[in-house]
Amino acid sequence: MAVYTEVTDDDLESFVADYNVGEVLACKGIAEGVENSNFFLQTQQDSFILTLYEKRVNADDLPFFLELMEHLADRGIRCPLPVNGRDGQSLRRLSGRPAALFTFLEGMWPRKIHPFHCAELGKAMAQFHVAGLDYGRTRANNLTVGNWRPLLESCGGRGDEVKPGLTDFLARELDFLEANWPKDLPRGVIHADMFPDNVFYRGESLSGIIDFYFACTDFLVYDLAICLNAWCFERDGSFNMTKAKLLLGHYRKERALSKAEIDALPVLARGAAMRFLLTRLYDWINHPEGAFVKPKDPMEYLRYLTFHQSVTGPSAYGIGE
Ligand SMILES: Nc1ncnc2c1ncn2[C@@H]1O[C@H](COP(=O)(O)OP(=O)(O)OP(=O)(O)O)[C@@H](O)[C@H]1O
Ligand SMILES: N[C@@H](CCO)C(=O)O
Repeated sequence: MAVYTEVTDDDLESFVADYNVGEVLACKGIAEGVENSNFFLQTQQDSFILTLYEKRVNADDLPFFLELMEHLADRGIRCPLPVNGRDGQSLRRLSGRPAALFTFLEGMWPRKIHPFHCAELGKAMAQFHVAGLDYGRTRANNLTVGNWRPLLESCGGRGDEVKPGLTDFLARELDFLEANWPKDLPRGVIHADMFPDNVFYRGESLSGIIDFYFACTDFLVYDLAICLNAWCFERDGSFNMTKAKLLLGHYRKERALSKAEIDALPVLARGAAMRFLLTRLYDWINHPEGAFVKPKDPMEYLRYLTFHQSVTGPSAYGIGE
């Protein structure tokens, strides 16, 4: 469960006293998520999410993430808003960690993906990209092509414990990705982790996007490549072209894709599969014995990567004919 840091009643009380939110009525740890500690907080005034930032989030990046949420919300994107304390600040410390309070977003993330989810996602992602174009801050993507080889090396060849030959296979794939990664595509703020568990729906309508802690400045179309991986494969490993078509088609209604962006999709999809395979592999290998959080399966992304390697052009994703 994703509560790495315990919060004592006294600490919580003095933290909440810095806000105009009334008295705490309930505070419960949230089991979902793997990166940060999250609590559902009910006060006299409203429901909130309390987040304590853990290992992978660099505290220097927090202003980028928090101001991004404010920027997007100002432009009509439904996402949590950081709540300011009485001092006008949203970022403070709790139980030795950087911490912030957020508005509660209603909705549920989809456990089973239907085509309408992908259509809504495409539209919302394009709106997100357009809304982010005039965001004043930038943040380099620290999980892109140049970071993958060091990440693989930090696994010290232990990928072969997960699957014999995996380390060599990934090293060869990195040769391809490093040689073929695009250099000049439209850039902007991307979410970079828009997985189903970060997108909420009410009925068939998307009700909001959460978890901006991998957001960064990169190729906009790379965000779509991440979603081709995270939303368009079925449990049996087959690629669902209908879902991909809806995702990309509804995106294009809000933001046009250039030919160069469309042509780059196959290599970007391979890269996106590599990115999640490697972070999952690292977490799998470094998973502490008896930890509450169950590591995610790196092999799922090996199957996706193998599919993308077999792709000869963007038409495999239902686009570019
Ligand atoms: N603003 C919000 N409104 C409602 N629920 C929220 C909100 N923020 C987080 N949650 C809940 O907390 C859970 C974990 O949040 P989040 O995905 O941000 O955590 P994380 O540890 O950063 O996870 P991840 O593993 O996806 O990176 C979500 O699945 C959701 O149930
Ligand atoms: N969405 C990521 C985990 C959180 O970054 C994954 O499924 O590997």
